[in-house]
Amino acid sequence: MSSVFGKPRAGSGPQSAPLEVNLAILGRRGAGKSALTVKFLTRRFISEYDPNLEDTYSSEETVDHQPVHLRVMDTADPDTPRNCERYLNWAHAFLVVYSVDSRQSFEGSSSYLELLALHARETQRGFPALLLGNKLDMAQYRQVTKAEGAALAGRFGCLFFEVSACLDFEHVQHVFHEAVREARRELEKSPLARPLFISEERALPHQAPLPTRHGLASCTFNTLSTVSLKEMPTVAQAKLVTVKSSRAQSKRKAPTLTLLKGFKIF
Ligand SMILES: Nc1nc2c(ncn2[C@@H]2O[C@H](COP(=O)(O)OP(=O)(O)OP(=O)(O)O)[C@@H](O)[C@H]2O)c(=O)[nH]1
Repeated sequence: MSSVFGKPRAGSGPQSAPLEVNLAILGRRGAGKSALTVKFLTRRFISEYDPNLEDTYSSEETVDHQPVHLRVMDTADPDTPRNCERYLNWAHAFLVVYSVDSRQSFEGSSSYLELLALHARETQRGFPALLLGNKLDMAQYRQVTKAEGAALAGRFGCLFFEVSACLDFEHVQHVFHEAVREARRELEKSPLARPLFISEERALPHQAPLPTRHGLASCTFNTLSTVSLKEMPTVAQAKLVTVKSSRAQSKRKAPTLTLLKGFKIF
């Protein structure tokens, strides 16, 4: 289907050079962003994460026979989007996650989609997004129907999936690969677009404040021409990623959870 905030275009054939794709995972606390990210990267479901940890991971993928160097930013906004430029000006595509058993997280996902739509208007660029209703395994406690999820996705013209971080890996992988396809379509339209890393946040006269409803007032946008930009930091290789879990610590003695996987982190 379409990219969300830009018009779609048919993908090209396989290429030998890896495609670089940055993907940001957005959503309210507890929606399952970390669980989905870790499931995709390790095929494992790990139940407890530090809600304040924000990490960017890197994985070599093959999507439609094309090698893809995929970076995934598992964001950790506090209660509402904050300092959004760190992902808005970095990502080629977004996964917006809510939990099907939480109406509050669904409303939060709507806020993120509005944020992306506003940013797309500000920058005149397409920002593919996919809406994910997570925790499908908890469907008996649903607060959000599938139809509501589909309707919200339809309002923003984005793809919609219901998933579960603790069920089958293939479905989660399919969703991440769909995000790569959406990003690839957008990159083909603007081949010169490069990922940028925003080094600082500063007040600028033309900044457009977000609507105050949905609690987005703290987020402001800078256009690419007016902020301090740096190249992405060098990616470091890592064989072991340790996820400290304060919630886990409170529940059990093990102080850390360890993800064994040969992927890279910044
Ligand atoms: N049953 C079920 N639980 C899930 C699923 N995904 C995540 N969880 C649980 O939901 C809780 C929150 O998951 P996280 O992955 O930490 O959510 P998050 O969106 O990263 O939240 P923050 O880290 O607070 O930003 C954890 O206890 C997870 O184990 C799922 O698909 N099914």
